[in-house]
Amino acid sequence: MSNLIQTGDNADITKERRNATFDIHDMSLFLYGSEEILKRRKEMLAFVKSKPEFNDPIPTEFMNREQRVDNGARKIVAMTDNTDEIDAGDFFGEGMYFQGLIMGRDLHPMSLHYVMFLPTIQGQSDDEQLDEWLPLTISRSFVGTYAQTELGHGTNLSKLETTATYDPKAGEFVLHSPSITAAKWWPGGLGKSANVAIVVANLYTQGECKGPHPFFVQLRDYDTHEPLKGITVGDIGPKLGFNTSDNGFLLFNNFRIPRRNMLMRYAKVLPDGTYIKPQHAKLAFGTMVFVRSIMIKDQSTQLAAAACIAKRYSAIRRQGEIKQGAGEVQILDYQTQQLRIFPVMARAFCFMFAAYEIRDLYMKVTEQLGEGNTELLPEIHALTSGLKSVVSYEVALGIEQCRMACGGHGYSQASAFPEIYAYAVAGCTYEGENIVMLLQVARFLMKAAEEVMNGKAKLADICAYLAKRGANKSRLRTADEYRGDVIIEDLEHVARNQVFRAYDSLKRKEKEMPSEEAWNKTAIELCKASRWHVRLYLAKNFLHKISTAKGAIREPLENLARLYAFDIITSSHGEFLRGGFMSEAQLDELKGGFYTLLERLRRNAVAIVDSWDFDDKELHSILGKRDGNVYSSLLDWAQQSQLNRTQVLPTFNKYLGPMMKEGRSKL
Ligand SMILES: CCCCCCCC/C=C\CCCCCCCCC/C=C/C(=O)SCCNC(=O)CCNC(=O)[C@H](O)C(C)(C)COP(=O)(O)OP(=O)(O)OC[C@H]1O[C@@H](n2cnc3c(N)ncnc32)[C@H](O)[C@@H]1OP(=O)(O)O
Ligand SMILES: Cc1cc2nc3c(=O)[nH]c(=O)nc-3n(C[C@H](O)[C@H](O)[C@H](O)COP(=O)(O)OP(=O)(O)OC[C@H]3O[C@@H](n4cnc5c(N)ncnc54)[C@H](O)[C@@H]3O)c2cc1C
Repeated sequence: MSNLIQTGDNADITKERRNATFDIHDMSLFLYGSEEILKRRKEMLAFVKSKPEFNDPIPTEFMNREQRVDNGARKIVAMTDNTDEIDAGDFFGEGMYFQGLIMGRDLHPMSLHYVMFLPTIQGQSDDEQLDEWLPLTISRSFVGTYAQTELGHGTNLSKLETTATYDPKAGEFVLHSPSITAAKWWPGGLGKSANVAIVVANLYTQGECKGPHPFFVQLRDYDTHEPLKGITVGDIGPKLGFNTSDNGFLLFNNFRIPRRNMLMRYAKVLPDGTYIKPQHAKLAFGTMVFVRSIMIKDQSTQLAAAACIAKRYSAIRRQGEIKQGAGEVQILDYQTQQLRIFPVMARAFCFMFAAYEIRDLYMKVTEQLGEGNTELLPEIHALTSGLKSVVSYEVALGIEQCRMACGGHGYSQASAFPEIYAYAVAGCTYEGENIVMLLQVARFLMKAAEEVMNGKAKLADICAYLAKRGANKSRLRTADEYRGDVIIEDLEHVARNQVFRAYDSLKRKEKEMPSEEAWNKTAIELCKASRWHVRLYLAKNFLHKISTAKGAIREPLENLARLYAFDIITSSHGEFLRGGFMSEAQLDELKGGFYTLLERLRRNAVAIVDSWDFDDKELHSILGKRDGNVYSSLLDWAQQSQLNRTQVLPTFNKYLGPMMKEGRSKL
């Protein structure tokens, strides 16, 4: 704990750190997994701080878009000049941390090169293609992106309009955008930075459409960077966030590429046009599964950052009195403030622990795919789709809650909340719109429910609860005893009920109308089932993980995990009251337990967020500064505003001055 306390720190934040009941190093160790990882974080941070080229000339929030794009391009080249400093193969760990330290929370001109282009080359090319393209990708001989979404279609991939028609005479594919709505729209870095792309287009060969497939396409001349003939490309304009990235549009006019530019690890087109289908129809969607899986860690980090800022600020902010005349209190002492922030922190821990599980599952699936085994593909697709949806949504709400909890200063860009929110909320949309992805989970759940109904019940582990009988009354007696398995049983009960309610409703409707229509008319219940399924997974994983903690960190971790569960139950209590599963008295007991957990977590509030090991450089927030000296820093920060460069702005002479003069002259 003491390592975070320094002379000159705000007295209130120092008191918080002195009062903590555990050593933050132990908590960081539990959170990140090993001493080696913590050591590497320190080394990477020291390296980044030692390099002036990673600094921003002025805070990025004071830059206009051109300056940001320029600054982003400069820094990403500097960053990738130094990848020897990290284990670049450890994308999930070192890669993400290193990038966050240097690039901050805006995407940059090469984001898609690393996040999707490289993984697609690695995952979808055959050996010969890999030998050709991988070294060029890693050596940054070109800048790539992933161009799938179109103006008219993003979600429904089968209706993508871009065509790749095989011409066996020339041994080439002809890429074409038959309409305006066929324009690729959104791909990061496509507008101005990328000169190559993985283009996802509907493949036509021997007169038949074979569905969306990935192609390697050169877009610009390697020397002049001018678009090639047959290519129209540009930037799509400013967005809510991601403004360092030139997300772009792209149209093809009968643009030809060699046959071997189709990525052929799974599906293939032979020289005569014969199509060889992949072992599993959705193998070509593998990169999306990869990104959905790494998003969970990224999103939980953003949520933890928001909670860290809100808690540190709430520790130094004094406003109002609890006891009259006793002096203004730290706003962190208000129960309502704790309600706003503590559950957010609990969620960040929960999501991070899930992120580790997903990383491990993803690695297992990749290994299996290497051996030609696609057995786990439906499971990982459902799990990553569900987690991506629930986590990104909860993260966006949580960040906004933290912002509001910081009053007026939360609205300033000095807080970093606008930046964190704009960055994180995009995750609700990209890599599959959240509702659509919840419906994918529902497909998986409905199949599982069907198996249970048919008595086959050879279910994936994550669905095993669907086949359990379960009690029809909660075992909850006192809030203090409400832990581990008892909580899980109750969440299982609600999730199972919702899955079967949706299933029954679907089956009833299927008797009255075509199944697609029945599906649409049950979609709200289906999404609800998916959410409960994911919440259950998250809670189970969280409770299991904290049960392995030892020593002084165990108690605050248990408090966090139970707060997470109590929060879910109390905020959707109707589901638990249904059919008398819980009584009103039980719910009141839980509510009381929830308030007690807030009180218990109060003492360690700051230490818990300190354990996330955010450096000020990474947090990039005046409100969240480690030393708690917020007010003087806010004044310093504001002085960097462009508007403060001169005492009198041109607006005075042009508009306001003459107006006031005229006003005075009329008196
Ligand atoms: C050295 C340097 C280091 C650098 C380090 C960098 C560090 C990086 C740091 C941080 C990274 C954090 C992340 C931030 C990145 C931000 C980047 C954002 C970029 C965004 C990119 C994009 O958005 S790309 C475009 C994404 N688009 C989508 O996701 C489209 C969504 N649509 C779909 O996925 C599908 O079309 C949909 C699933 C909706 C439906 O598919 P469809 O073909 O129509 O199939 P359907 O009939 O519904 O189902 C048939 C059957 O198939 C199953 N299925 C569907 N998809 C999959 C799949 N992927 N895998 C397995 N199975 C699948 C489906 O469930 C059905 O199954 P059954 O029910 O029939 O059994
Ligand atoms: C910041 C950002 C970066 C991006 N980067 C890239 C990139 O690099 N490359 C790339 O190719 N794409 C990229 N995208 C595009 C992104 O993948 C799509 O926007 C996303 O997949 C959603 O698709 P859509 O825009 O077509 O939404 P739509 O599908 O049109 O969604 C609109 C609404 O319709 C609903 N809806 C649609 N279909 C159904 C259904 N079947 N059932 C029920 N409801 C439905 C949705 O739930 C939503 O409410 C990016 C997007 C953003 C915001």
